[in-house]
Amino acid sequence: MSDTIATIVFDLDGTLADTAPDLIVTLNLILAEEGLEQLPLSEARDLIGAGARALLERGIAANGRSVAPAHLDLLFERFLSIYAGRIAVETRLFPGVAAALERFRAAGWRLAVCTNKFEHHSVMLLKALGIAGHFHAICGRDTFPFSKPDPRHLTMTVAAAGGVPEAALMVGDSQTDIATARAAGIPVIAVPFGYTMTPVSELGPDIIIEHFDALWDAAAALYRRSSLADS
Ligand SMILES: O=C(O)COP(=O)(O)O
Ligand SMILES: [Mg+2]
Repeated sequence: MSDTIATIVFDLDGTLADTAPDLIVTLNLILAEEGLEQLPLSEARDLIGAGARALLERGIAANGRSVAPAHLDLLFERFLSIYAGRIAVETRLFPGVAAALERFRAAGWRLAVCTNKFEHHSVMLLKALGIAGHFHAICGRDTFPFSKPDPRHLTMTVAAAGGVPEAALMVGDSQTDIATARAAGIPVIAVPFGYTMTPVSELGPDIIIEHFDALWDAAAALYRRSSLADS
């Protein structure tokens, strides 16, 4: 394993970038059009993590309402087109992300994104944030026939980046990411500043980092641990 190329896979929303402001403005525009109450950002941010359709459903449920599947389809199309037009208006990288990605790249790691956003939105956003070029693979919910928490979304992302699961790590912010990594047998580092209804400290990741400056040491420690277990 020591001569295998190491791969590090990142979740996007709530992990690499604080996307909540643009996602929740979009959600609130739709809720307003439907005559529903808008949700404050602080309350709505933790509804993110299972894709835009789930976000819409959860936003409507927070109003004590449900929506017929056919109407949800329409609202979802509308959500996607509004969001595409404001994908990086207020969205910012979390502190230290760009420097951390550069460090892993320079050290020869393969980098990938595994997100429940659509692939074209993910590429559009990562380009707007100036970091798309770092990744060997950017895999969204529609890249494969499977999406998180199905572990194949993660293992196929690792393969698309040219890596192998035995020499891979995942970095994420939610229960979905941690469950996906566990099911794939891939060690997982969690960030506590993303979007999750349950604090990541209660979800059993291998390591929690408070800032991206701590990612290098956390990844090196986990990678060494799994290499030793393998050898
Ligand atoms: O858009 C979402 O709801 C989830 O996206 P993520 O998988 O990058 O957190
Ligand atoms: Mg996330």
